[in-house]
Amino acid sequence: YLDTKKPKNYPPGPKWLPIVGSALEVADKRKKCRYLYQATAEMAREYGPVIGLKVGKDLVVVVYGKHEIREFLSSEDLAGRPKGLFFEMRTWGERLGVLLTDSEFWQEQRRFILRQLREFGFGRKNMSSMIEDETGIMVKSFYNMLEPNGSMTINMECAFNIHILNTLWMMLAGIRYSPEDKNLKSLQDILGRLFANVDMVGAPFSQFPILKFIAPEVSGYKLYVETHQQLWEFLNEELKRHKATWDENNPRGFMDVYLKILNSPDRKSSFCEKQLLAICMDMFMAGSETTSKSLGFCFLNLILYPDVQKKAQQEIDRVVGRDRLPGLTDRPQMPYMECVVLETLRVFAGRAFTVPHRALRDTHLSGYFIPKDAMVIANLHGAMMGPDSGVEDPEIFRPERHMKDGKITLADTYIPFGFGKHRCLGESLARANIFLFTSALLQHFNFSISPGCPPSTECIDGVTPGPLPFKALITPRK
Ligand code: HEM
Repeated sequence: YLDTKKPKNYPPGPKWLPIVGSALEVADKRKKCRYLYQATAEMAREYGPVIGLKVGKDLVVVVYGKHEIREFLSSEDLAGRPKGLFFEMRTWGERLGVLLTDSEFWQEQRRFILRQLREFGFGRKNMSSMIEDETGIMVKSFYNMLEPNGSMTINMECAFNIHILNTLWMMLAGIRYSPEDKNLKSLQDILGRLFANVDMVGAPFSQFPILKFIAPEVSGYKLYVETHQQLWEFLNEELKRHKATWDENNPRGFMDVYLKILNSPDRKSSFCEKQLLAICMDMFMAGSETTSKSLGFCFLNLILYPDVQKKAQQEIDRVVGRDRLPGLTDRPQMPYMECVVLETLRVFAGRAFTVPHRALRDTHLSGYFIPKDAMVIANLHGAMMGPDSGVEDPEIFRPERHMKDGKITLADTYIPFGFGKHRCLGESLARANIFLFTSALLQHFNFSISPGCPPSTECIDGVTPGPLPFKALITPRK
């Protein structure tokens, strides 16, 4: 805590003060720039593309430059996950005996999850028809909400939450809830409180663990632990029900496929019930807010850019028509809608950070020394929206930028899902959800600015950026 001497050749950054390290300067810049991603972008202008910080007792390196991000995510030495208090959730899992960090265990589990996801069909129904069903239910619920005058004004930034939760829960447990279901409400409530309580640089108790003991309420620690316990218990109850009704020949979702492994005599030692629960927790944490906030950004931009909306609707009408809902098999014929999805992911992830990594051993990044156990994180703004990203007018929502000579072409700086050993596991689910939810709603409705309520283009700073609450006027298409 008191050490203010930087290791030799540590990446440049603000001065370290005793106890707080560089936390005050980060907080100050964040206040001035309003967003953490902007604060670290400003530091990159001042100190260079790799910034060396110390927050409380932790060494934290933020990577901003596009080449440096690529080098970082390709590095085997930097492929660990934070152990200590920074990533409290995993620590909490570890206390329960779950090893979800950087160990071989995670790579073994990861391969298994990927295989199941890739096959896209471990539920009773395969994944695409499951999302297509949810899309139909969502469109119906929009029609049901219309006012007697035939239109409605609703808060768009949260319109997708329950449908996203349902697709995740269908995939994990094979369960779909009605919007009124008390279990769904409780799940939503737990996740909402969990996200409100965590921050990208960790909750204050992460850097100053003493706060956990002297100020458990104020530091947020108590709420943090309670919400994790509630989510764990929620999942554990479901696991018990799954075990009681398990049928080897009729897997309902990921839990059942995993139970099959647990029941087989030659299972590997990393497979256990706690591990299964920890994976389900990770999937909820990583998959719910990211997708629903991306959809929030998508619809914010569709009402701010009516031409984009019109072009997408023309493509939907031409390829799908009005008699059936869009499906995933329509995707290859709908390049414009695909570009809307790609652009949505750019404006979302371009304001986000990767999940934190940890240096597994003393190593180097872009010539700088990174000590073992330092936490390393990339600000994806640098690659996807920053001055050396090569992206023209990065603040403008322009799906056409991903199209070259009639073909979808992605820049090598386009990395909304990261890459390397920890590349996002939910990419195909997230892309399918955004594509289907958006195209089904555009097929049926027009979205515009609600008179007197122009939406703000400012966003919420946090673990995952999101649009500020905004209203959309929704009218059925003639
Ligand atoms: C718009 C949606 C999403 C975006 C932009 C996104 C982005 C990312 C990024 C940038 C990472 C970190 C890569 C790294 O640290 O190197 C990540 C990791 C991860 N994501 Fe996603 N994600 C999304 C949706 C999802 C969904 C729907 C799921 C689950 C079904 C999911 C599951 C995960 C998991 C489990 C990891 C950790 C992988 C590992 O550590 O090996 N994500 N995601």
